[in-house]
Amino acid sequence: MSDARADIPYAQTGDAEFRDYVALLKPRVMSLVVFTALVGLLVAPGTLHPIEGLAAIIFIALGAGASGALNMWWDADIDAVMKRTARRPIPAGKVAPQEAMALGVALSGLSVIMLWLATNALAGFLLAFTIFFYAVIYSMWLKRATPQNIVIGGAAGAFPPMIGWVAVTGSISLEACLMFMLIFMWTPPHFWALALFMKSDYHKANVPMLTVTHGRKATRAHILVYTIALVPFALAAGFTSIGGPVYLATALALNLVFLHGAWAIWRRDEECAEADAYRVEKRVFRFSLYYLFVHFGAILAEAALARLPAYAEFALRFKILEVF
Ligand code: HEM
Ligand SMILES: CC(C)=CCC/C(C)=C/CC/C(C)=C/COP(=O)(O)OP(=O)(O)O
Repeated sequence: MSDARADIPYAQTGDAEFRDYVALLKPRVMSLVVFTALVGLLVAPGTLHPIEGLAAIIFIALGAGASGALNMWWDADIDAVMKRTARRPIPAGKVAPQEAMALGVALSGLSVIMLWLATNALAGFLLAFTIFFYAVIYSMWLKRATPQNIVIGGAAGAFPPMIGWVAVTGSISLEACLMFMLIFMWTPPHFWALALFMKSDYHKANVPMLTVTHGRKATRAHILVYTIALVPFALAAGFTSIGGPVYLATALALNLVFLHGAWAIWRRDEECAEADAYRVEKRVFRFSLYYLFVHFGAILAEAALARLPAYAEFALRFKILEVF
C-alpha cells in the first residue's frame, strides 16, 4: 500500500468556513445514501419510535460523512491533481489534512456509538464496518491497487439500506440483501460511465481505473456485462415483501432504459464518442443516479400502498366514533 498523503505540503490559507467542513462530508453523495437508508428503515417489518428512526438516519448520514472526510484526507494527493476534485477543501488549502482526519475519526466514533444506542448493536456494527470498508479497504487499499477497486469497494455504498433495515429489525433478511445487491451491481456501470468521460483525470493521478489499465473498449464491455448482471437482482426484489406490481413495472422500465444505454455505450466507436463530447456516456451516468433513486422510490411506494388499507380503516373508525 502506498503512503498516499505523506508530507504533502498543502498551502494553508487558514480561512476555512463552515461550508468547507460540510464539503468534507461529500454531501451530494450522502443524499442518495440517506435516501436508500431511509427506504430500508421505512419498509422494514416492525416499528421504530419516530425519534429513534430520525436519530438512526442522522447517525447513518454522519457515518457516511465521516467516511467521506477520511477518504478526502487519504486521497488529498489524488484530488489535488484531478480537475474534478482539485477545489476540494484539502487541496484548496482551506482545511488541514490532520483536521479532516480528526473530524473523520471523531464523527465515525460518534455515529457508530449513537446508532448502536439509538437502535441495536448489529446496526452499529454494520455502520462501523461500512466506514471501515470505504475508508480503509476501498480508499487506502483497493483504489490504488486494482482496476477492480470500485467493484469490490462499491460494497460500502451498498450497505446503507441494509443498515436502515437492521436498525428496525435487528437482523439481516433476503430483502435487505437484495437492496444491497441492487446498489452493489449498479455501482460499476454508474462509475465506469463517468470514468469514460473523465479518463484523463485518473490517468494524470495514476489511479488504476479500468479505463486506464484496460482501455476504453474493455470498459464499455464491462459496463454492458455488469448492467446485464444487475437486472435479475433489480427484478428479483419485486417478488419479495418489498416488491409488488408498482415496483415491478417501474423496475422493468428502468432496467430496459439502462440496458439500452449500456448497449449504446458498448456499440460506440471511440472516435465518434469523442466527437460528440461523450453525450451517451454522460446521459447514462446521469440516468444511473435517477435509476437508483427511482428504484428505491418504488420500494417506498409499494410499502405506502400496502399500508393504505390499514390507514383507511383507522380513518374510517375514527369517523364512525366521531359520529357517535
Ligand atoms: C466505489 C463506488 C463509487 C464510485 C467510485 C463513485 C464515484 C462517483 C463519482 C466520481 C462521482 C462524481 C462526483 C463529482 O462530480 O464530484 C459520483 C457521483 C455520484 N455518486 Fe457515485 N460512486 C460510487 C458509488 C456510489 C454510491 C454507492 C452512491 C449512492 C448510493 C453514489 C451516489 C452518487 C451521487 C448521488 C452522485 C452525484 C453527486 C453529484 O451530484 O455530483 N455513488 N460518483
Ligand atoms: C454509511 C456509509 C459509511 C456510507 C458511505 C459509503 C459510500 C457513500 C460509499 C460510496 C463510495 C463512493 C462515493 C466512492 C467515490 O469514490 P471516490 O471516493 O474514489 O471518489 P472521488 O474521486 O470523488 O473521491
